[in-house]
Amino acid sequence: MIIYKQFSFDSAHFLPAVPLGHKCGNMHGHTYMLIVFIEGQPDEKSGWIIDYGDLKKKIQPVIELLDHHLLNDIPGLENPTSENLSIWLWNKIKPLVMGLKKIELKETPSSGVIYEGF
Ligand SMILES: Nc1nc2c(c(=O)[nH]1)N=C([C@H](O)[C@H](O)COP(=O)(O)OP(=O)(O)OP(=O)(O)O)CN2
Ligand SMILES: [Zn+2]
Repeated sequence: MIIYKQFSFDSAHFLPAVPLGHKCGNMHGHTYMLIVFIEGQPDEKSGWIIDYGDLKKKIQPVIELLDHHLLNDIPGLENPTSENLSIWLWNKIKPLVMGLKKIELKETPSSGVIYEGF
């Protein structure tokens, strides 16, 4: 069984590796949506895999590192594409929660990435 919890954060970024004139070379902002998927079996007594509230408590500090920041300033996010940001998020979240299955990161309502680690 897989449960999930959704988070959002507002961040600015620019993409330093795009060709000259590409719109994403200019600084701009996104309201990112992150969905964290946890795989496990419900505990017999509690009936849940992990309390959604506990999941939030563990992951929200990672979100705070990104919210209302310029992503390019954050170590490891010098080129903050969705792809690189999803890897960065995975590496931060993985040690915090058991059973991390995948993450989905939406940069805009129409664009995003699904990452299952490696
Ligand atoms: N593979 C990737 N492509 C692009 C990334 C990325 O991280 N990975 N990022 C961008 C820009 O950050 C851009 O802000 C988002 O791109 P885009 O989806 O084109 O944004 P729009 O709002 O213009 O999308 P529409 O739905 O077409 O209006 C660019 N590419
Ligand atoms: Zn962007």
